[in-house]
Amino acid sequence: MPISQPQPIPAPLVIATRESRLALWQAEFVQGLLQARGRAVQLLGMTTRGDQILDRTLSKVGGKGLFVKELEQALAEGRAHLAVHSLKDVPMELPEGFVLAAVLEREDPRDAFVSNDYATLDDLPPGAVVGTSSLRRQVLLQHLRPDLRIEPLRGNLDTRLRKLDEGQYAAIVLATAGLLRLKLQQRVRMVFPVAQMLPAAGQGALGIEVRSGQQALLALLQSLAHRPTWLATAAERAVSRTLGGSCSVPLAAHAQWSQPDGAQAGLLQLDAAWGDPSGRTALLQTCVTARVDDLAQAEQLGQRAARQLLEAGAVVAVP
Ligand SMILES: NCc1[nH]cc(CCC(=O)O)c1CC(=O)O
Repeated sequence: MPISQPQPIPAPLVIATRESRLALWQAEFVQGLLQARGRAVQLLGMTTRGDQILDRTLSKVGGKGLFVKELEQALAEGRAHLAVHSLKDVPMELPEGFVLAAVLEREDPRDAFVSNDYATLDDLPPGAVVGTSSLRRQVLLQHLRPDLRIEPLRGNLDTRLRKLDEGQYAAIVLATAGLLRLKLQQRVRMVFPVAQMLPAAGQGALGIEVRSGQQALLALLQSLAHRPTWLATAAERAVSRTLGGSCSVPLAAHAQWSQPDGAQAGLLQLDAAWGDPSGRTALLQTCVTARVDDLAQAEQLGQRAARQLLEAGAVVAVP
């Protein structure tokens, strides 16, 4: 019997990606990183259920998994070898047989205020209509400005901006990261401080998913990872995981290092907020800090924040 050989890295490597402009940008970004390491890389574009269903709020049609299932199917069938996702859209628990191979350096994690007529949230007239389909953004916006009317807004970035330009909304709120990546930064009127609009877990970061058990491929992809981002987002995602987070619960989690790029010597500060989906109780917020040197410590920090929210009255969501 021959001893088992390590699986070679496929050539070309195929990246499964959604076909929105942002998803393609992200896949091409990873393609470029891998090509710079001497790999041949192709893209496999696909449409997901999340891209097709545009008339309903995500929380009502099955949540985050919607954007990744078809890509996982391509991985399972060997039609692609890796999938590039916005980490924010990746479910807290991956299905059996899949792993997060790497998390890349984060773009600006904050939310952006986008409007043609108003420079800041404070400038909006009483009762103005603001577009967002994120329950997190809805709850945080109402917390800042109880008078505003929040209306659903779905679709990819270009669609959302078009709906703003058509005059359906006085303003919309989007992730700054997506706008920067598509060179739409001139659309940003104001970036919300995290203390005002706490970002979603993983916002602004990219995650690379693969089938488990491929050591050589995993090692290659881990060489692209950004450790400070990976640890910070692991803490954020642990908050969501512990609270059964999904699109149907307004949940925010954002971790930052006390020193820039200080993964070695650094303290990680994790802010988290939980909103009652029924809107009956006020927004709950917590902040915890710890030295974090590895993924296990990052997850412990996230669990600690989640426990504090639970003690304050948060309820674990049942899927
Ligand atoms: N939910 C859709 C989604 N997933 C990732 C981003 C933006 C980029 C990112 O957060 O990395 C967006 C758009 C938005 O929230 O405005």
